[in-house]
Amino acid sequence: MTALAVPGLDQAPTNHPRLLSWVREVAELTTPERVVWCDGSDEEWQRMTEQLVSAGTFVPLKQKENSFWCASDPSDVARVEERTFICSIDEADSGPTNNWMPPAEMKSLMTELYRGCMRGRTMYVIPFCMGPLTAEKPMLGVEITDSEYVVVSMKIMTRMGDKALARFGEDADFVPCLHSIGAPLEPGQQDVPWPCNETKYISHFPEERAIWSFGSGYGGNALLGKKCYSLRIASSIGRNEGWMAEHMLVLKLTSPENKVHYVAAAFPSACGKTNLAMLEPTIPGWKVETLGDDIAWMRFGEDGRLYAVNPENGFFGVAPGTDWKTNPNAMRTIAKGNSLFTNVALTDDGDIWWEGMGEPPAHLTTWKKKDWKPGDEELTSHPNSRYCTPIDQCPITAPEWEDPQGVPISAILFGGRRKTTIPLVTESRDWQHGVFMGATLSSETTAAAIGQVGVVRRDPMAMLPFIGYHAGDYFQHWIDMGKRADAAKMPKVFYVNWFRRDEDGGFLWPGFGENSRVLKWVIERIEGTAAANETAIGHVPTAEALDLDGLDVDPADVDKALAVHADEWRAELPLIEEWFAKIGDKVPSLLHDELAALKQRLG
Ligand SMILES: O=C(O)CSc1cccnc1C(=O)O
Ligand SMILES: [Mn+2]
Repeated sequence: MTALAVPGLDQAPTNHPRLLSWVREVAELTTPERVVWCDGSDEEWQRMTEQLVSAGTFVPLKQKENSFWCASDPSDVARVEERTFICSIDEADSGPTNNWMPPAEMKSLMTELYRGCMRGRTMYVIPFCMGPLTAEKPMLGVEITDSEYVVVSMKIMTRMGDKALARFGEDADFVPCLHSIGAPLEPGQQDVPWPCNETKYISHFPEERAIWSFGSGYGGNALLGKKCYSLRIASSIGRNEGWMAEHMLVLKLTSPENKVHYVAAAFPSACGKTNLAMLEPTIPGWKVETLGDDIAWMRFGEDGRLYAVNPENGFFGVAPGTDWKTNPNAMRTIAKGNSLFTNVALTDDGDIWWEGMGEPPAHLTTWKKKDWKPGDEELTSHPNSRYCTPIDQCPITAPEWEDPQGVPISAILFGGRRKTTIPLVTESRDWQHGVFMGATLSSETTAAAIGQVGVVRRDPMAMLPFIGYHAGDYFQHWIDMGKRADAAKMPKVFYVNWFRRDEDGGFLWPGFGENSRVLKWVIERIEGTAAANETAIGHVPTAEALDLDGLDVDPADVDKALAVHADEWRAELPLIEEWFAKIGDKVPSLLHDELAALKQRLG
């Protein structure tokens, strides 16, 4: 093979032989103009953001320091689940909830897509670490990409550059993440602000722990440390090594008596994880601090409890609906600058705006770069538009958020967006019943993924798009984790639903900061001081057991929010049976037992 004299290729700041040979191999395949090894410096950020401004991709914000507005191509706005593949060697290991192709076939197909795809562009090499750099066994990755947007986003979302490379030495294992927007530039060709390719593949090879992504420049399709690495590949590693990679927020809850508990919560995309992670309690004396809003890695500590670490370094939150009322801490975080805003609206005075931010200004530039004035039909911002901002800017980030040991989890909440049936909060009867709750979690779909919105679908542990292997094996892994510990040390499991509505379609529960009342009941259940009704579906608080002091809500609505209607649950049974049938024979028999027991309890 001819030696490739691509500028930068031989300026590698590492002697890691496997890394060097992989980078050379990719450069020879994709034929970039140059190779740049990213160092994660502020100078690099400055250079890259200036380049993105010159390319018309970024608009610097006058009202937020060191922050930028960006609009993607309207065809590239969310995760593309139907183009996302788990290419395990054996199709059975990918399972019925994932797309699969034989790994060799996928690699052959994608190799031809990558051939020459970086012509006229720069190939960036981004060493990164998911989780604290001080971890005894840092979880390392390298993303090769031709997208400057990815480079600057990875600086916020991961620990990247020289500080990550320092943990590589010459033989550390790393997850190779190959990404291209798939838009080669011919000599003299004018680039576009958001280059991408209508052909998209987001492929995972779990046995070799590798990720290949082509054609999309957006979010979870392109920032490969997030969903691809920290959930799909990590969930497969965790299953093999005895830990868990979950789609969960982690928050720290301190009671008026200064008792601290850590809570993890798994809600499907765009169902309020970030708002809960940054909650401002409405009940006096209670305090919430955040450790993360989207991903939790949980391992057993020496004391037998499950400890959670957030592998991310930033928030990539849904913008619409975020404002000073719904999430003041998110607003305070982005107000500090150093943030990227994708597919939101731009104000005339150089700030951002999106739906839910109160009264709009007299004129806006929409995410589609059109003029907009109040009353116009068109949305100013895409429903999956995102802010990307550093965790350490959040005023309520817990000091221990980077502790490599993690924090001990007292409670796991599963939550969905359901108009009916699911009560405000239900405590599971035990770990196994909690796994059943998680495995049968249902929610109305959102804009975080391409497809119809508002359709109720099963979203087990809120991980449906992110399980890196057979869902039945994933359920078994959850059960097995419970068997490895003393039951008293496992987190208690709860099922919450902030979104139940009355017969007129109005919300029965105010949500937002008032959800602190539910967290209080959760903690009191853990401490054995709160009452509950024993129902067919689990322990549900009596309305008296919830602290409603000072809450301006009709008590009848709270009763409706907590109600367990046997007929609605009997209607769920065939849907759960259908869901288990779709997963197939690998559904653990213990979950079938839980379904049978629920059926019996419902009469
Ligand atoms: O990747 C995207 O562009 C949207 S999806 C996403 C982004 C951040 C956090 N979570 C999600 C998700 O879909 O769960
Ligand atoms: Mn998510």
